[in-house]
Amino acid sequence: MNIALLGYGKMGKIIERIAIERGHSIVYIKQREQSTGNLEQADVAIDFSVPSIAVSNIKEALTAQVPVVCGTTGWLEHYSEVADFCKEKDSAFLYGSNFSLGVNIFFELNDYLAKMMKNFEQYGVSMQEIHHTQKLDAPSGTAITLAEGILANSSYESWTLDPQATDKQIHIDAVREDQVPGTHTVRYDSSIDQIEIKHTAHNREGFALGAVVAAEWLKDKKGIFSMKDVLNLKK
Ligand SMILES: NC(=O)C1=CN([C@@H]2O[C@H](COP(=O)(O)OP(=O)(O)OC[C@H]3O[C@@H](n4cnc5c(N)ncnc54)[C@H](OP(=O)(O)O)[C@@H]3O)[C@@H](O)[C@H]2O)C=CC1
Ligand SMILES: O=C(O)C1=N[C@H](C(=O)O)C[C@H](O)C1
Repeated sequence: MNIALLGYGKMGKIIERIAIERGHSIVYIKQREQSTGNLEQADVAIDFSVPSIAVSNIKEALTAQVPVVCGTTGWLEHYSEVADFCKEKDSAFLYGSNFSLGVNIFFELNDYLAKMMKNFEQYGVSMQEIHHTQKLDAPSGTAITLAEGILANSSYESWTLDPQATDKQIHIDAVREDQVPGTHTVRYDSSIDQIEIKHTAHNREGFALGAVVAAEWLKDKKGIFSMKDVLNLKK
């Protein structure tokens, strides 16, 4: 399979290595200042760039009839615009706030726990995400997906970064620490005890492998998809 890399930073470079190990070829690399190769030759594009450029990267690839796997976070206010654009181009698009298998299992666990906790209002929920200091967006895309999972399965109404969250808001504490690849905790606290679920990424390998697996899955498909489709987790 021929792959275009849109963004060639920490993630782009690991994805390149894993893609080549799995027998694929990198035919196009787009960086901030330059691009090499030919986008039109790609069977699929993988975008791990920056929030401000992701939407135009995605549209450029879809216009060239190249399906896009996007791992870039922090641009979700434009998600429906991108989905509509993809449908208009009759192409394929898959966004994942987190491509690691472990986090996608954690998403399911989070949904299940939220459903269970809905009946026990003595517990209040809060979240914490910890990432490296170069991260541009807060809260993390993964934290937003976790919060959306709780919102869909509880009587909470929104999430907030504000520590003065109301009873109807899920507080997300976004912590930045040097070198941390990504740690997410969901906590249910009462005056009696605490229940916590936590995912810790030891490195970026799982994110990159998941993105390549998603690209292998998306090639030749049309439509809007998520990692739930790739991992067959849809109920
Ligand atoms: N979904 C998931 O599983 C994961 C998502 N992410 C997300 O992926 C994104 C990238 O992460 P990461 O690789 O760690 O970040 P990096 O900062 O290491 O890499 C981003 C790259 O994008 C480049 N870039 C900047 N402008 C453009 C442009 N106009 N066109 C193409 N590339 C451009 C940057 O170039 P320059 O160096 O010149 O600035 C840089 O090389 C982030 O949004 C992050 O949150 C990260 C890990 C996992
Ligand atoms: O920026 C990162 O590094 C990461 N970003 C993603 C996110 O925002 O959730 C996924 C992972 O946690 C690493």
